[in-house]
Amino acid sequence: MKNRIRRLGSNGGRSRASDGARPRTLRMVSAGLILREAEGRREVLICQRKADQPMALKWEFPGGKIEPGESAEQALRRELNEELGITAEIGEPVAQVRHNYRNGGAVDLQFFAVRRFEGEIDNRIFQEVRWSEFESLPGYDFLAADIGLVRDLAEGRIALEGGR
Ligand SMILES: Nc1nc2c([nH]c(=O)n2[C@H]2C[C@H](O)[C@@H](COP(=O)(O)OP(=O)(O)OP(=O)(O)O)O2)c(=O)[nH]1
Repeated sequence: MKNRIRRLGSNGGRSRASDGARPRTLRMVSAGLILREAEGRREVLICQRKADQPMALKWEFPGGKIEPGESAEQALRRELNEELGITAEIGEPVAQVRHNYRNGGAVDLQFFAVRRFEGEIDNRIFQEVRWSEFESLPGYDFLAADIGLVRDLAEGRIALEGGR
């Protein structure tokens, strides 16, 4: 299946604060859309941040910051192992989003499909992890940068085949 990398709206990485004197640090992040097909329904794994983290209790896709010398795919493999205890095969890029958070932090997010992994999902750092059907995603309180992608997935604007 062909999938173009989509640059999604979000706030395009623009904000008034970026015109000011304080330089923003741009965090390069990769995140996984871990897919499974259950009884003919396509589901994706979503994760809730802990109460003591910044942006507490918001939902997100598992992943994290790309360290120097890592590719986005390598970073995601490492993060999925650290956060969920799985060894994942990173699939195609699905979307890229630039977003400026109000607290001054800017993120550049690359999302990849993940259809195969070894090991059982083990929640190591999140409040909760859950499989969600695409249509149900907008009912979760997602991080602001993810909202455009969540809507596109729910409305079928991004075609993604399920996983194992
Ligand atoms: N993993 C992940 N991060 C996301 C998503 N959407 C989104 O805005 N982010 C942001 C939240 C964080 O600022 C950053 C990911 O950083 P991280 O996972 O390494 O660390 P963190 O949440 O503790 O953030 P930080 O305080 O260390 O900056 O990307 C998403 O769907 N998944």
